[in-house]
Formats: sequence, C-alpha cells, structure tokens
Amino acid sequence: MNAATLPIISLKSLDSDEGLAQLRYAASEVGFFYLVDHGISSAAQHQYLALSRAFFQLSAEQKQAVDMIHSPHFRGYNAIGNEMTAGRLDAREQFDWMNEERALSAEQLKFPWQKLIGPNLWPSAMPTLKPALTTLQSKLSDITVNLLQKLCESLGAGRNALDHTIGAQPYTHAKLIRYPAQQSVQQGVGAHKDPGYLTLVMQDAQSGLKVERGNEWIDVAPIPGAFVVNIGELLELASNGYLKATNHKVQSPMDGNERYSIAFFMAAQLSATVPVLSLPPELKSRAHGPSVDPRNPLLTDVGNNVLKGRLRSHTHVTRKHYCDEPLRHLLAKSFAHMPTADICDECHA
Ligand SMILES: O=C(O)CCC(=O)C(=O)O
Ligand SMILES: [Fe+2]
Repeated sequence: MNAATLPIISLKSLDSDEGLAQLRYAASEVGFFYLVDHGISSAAQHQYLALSRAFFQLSAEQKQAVDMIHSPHFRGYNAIGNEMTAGRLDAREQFDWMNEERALSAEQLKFPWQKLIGPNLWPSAMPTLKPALTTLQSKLSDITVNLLQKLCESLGAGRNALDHTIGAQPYTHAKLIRYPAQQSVQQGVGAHKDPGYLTLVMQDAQSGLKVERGNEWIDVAPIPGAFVVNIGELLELASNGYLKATNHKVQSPMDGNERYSIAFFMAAQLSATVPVLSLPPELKSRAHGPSVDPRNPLLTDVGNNVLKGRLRSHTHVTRKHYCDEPLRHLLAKSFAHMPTADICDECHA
C-alpha cells in the first residue's frame, strides 16, 4: 500500500453525508488516515518543527534540567534509552507536555492515575517554548474534539454522544519527538496502540511511520501539510470494536537523516468511564467487541488506561515515583488483572 491508498479526509468535507461516510470508512476499515483542511498551515507546521529542532539542540544539561525523572506526572524530557515499547528500547528522544494543572497532595490522592495530574516542566533555556506549545495544544485540542464529534455523527450515535466524557476540555498529551539517524534498521518506537480517543501526528519530510494492515506493515509517507490521524483504544471501546485502534511503529531513519514529529493524543477526562455508544443495527452487527490481548487489556476507566501506557513506557519514572507505599499497593489493586511485572519489574506486590 502506498500513500495514495491511505484515506485522505478533508475536515471541511465533514459537513456533508458523503464526507461523513468517508470518515466512517477510514476509521473503521483502516483506523488511520490523513487529515487535510484542518486550519494549521504548512508554514505554521514548519515553525513548530523548527522549534522542536531548536529544543533538541539545547545542551544535554539544559535538557536534563527538565528530565522526566523529576516529574511524577510523566512530563518533560527523555533522552534516548529512557523509553520501552513492546519490551524493547526505543531510539528516540522526546519532550512531553500535557494539561497544565496543579498536582494533588498525597492526602488527596485516591487513585494512582490522579498522580498524572500536575504541572509541565518547561526549559528556562528556551522561554518561547511554553507559549508556542500551549497555543499548539489548544488548536489541536479543538481539531480533535471537532473530529471526535464528526466521528460520533458518522456512526449515527449523535455528534454529542461522548461530550460528557470530555467536559470543559479533554485530557491532552503531546510530544516533540526526534528520531536520530541509525546505521542499521532500529526501533524508533516499537509497535503499539495509542490509549486515548484520537491521535494527530505532524511529521516532517522523513518517512518512518508504519501501520499494521493484515499481515503487512505499510508506510505512512509524509504528505506536506497533512496530519496523520489514528483511532485510539478508547474509541475502539466506545464503538465496541467497530472502530479500530491500529498497531503502528516507527522505523528509525538511516543514511544520516533524522526524523522529527509532533504527536498529540486526545482522551476523555481521566476521571471518566467511556460508555459503549448506541449504534444503528447495520453498524452494530459489524461491531464484534474490542480486541482482547492479555498483555494489553483495554480499560474503559480512562485514568487507568492512560496510566497503563505511561508506567510501561517510562519505567525509570515508575520506579522513582510509583513504587512507594501506599501508591504501590493501590497500583497493584488498580491493575490486578495485569501481571505486575508488566508495570514495574521491581513491583511484586
Ligand atoms: O512519530 C510518529 O510518527 C508516531 C509516534 C507514535 O506513534 C507515538 O508516539 O505514539
Ligand atoms: Fe502512537
């Protein structure tokens, strides 16, 4: 499959029934598509990617000042070697930010996922980063909420069917990512599904993103100006499996090239439980339930579904901030259905 065969959806076309039918096809058959006419120009995207390049060019000390190890809320910088996917190290460095919030006190913490709530870590060496990325976050949040409503409409569930799970604003998580050049084929990021409702990816001209389709991995070649959108686990759950959270991965660039991307993940509020949408009979008969993988259970309680991924990806943060009592005990209870070793190999509670 080449670029032309991954569906291309125009956000502007979604006011028509034909546009909604194309969206429903892309989301249910492939789980991945390109999004165009989304309102963020190619020039603006270049600026964001240039800002990302400038961030990664800061000195190791400047980046380590905002290292994720300092954040119990999984915010900040990760050097290469600090992320695992599918049990293997990823060859990428990244900077994560989420909703800017105040952390809860130890007495206020009732569930481990509440520890995800907190402030971002912004580099003092680059004061322009916070305002630029906060603006981007707000724009991408609006685009994804609009898209989610269009998806609900395309499924015949009513455009506002999931609004109550989002409330005033969704939970958002974003990453600046740099994949350095490798000498041989390497895992930029291993095969995975994204935990939330929807993901948007802004990629530069360097390919590497691959999507599982049947027994094949197909290239998501960059199309200038287009975002790549994929369905997350929460939408697979909400549609009872009619929509697919598709496995994807990134293969590191070679031949001296590096790859930059910005990934944006939108989910329901962490306190929400995702409902199963009421689908019309013709779609309901094609919804065969969400996929079942004992190594990756899909959880309708949003906070736990999001935390599951964070704990596994950044085990150094997990060990530092999630392995003390009483949190460790609460964690073992929240994830009783998963082997504890999957969450933290030092936890055998
Ligand atoms: O860098 C990319 O193109 C995709 C990254 C991704 O899939 C992720 O971070 O979840
Ligand atoms: Fe992903």
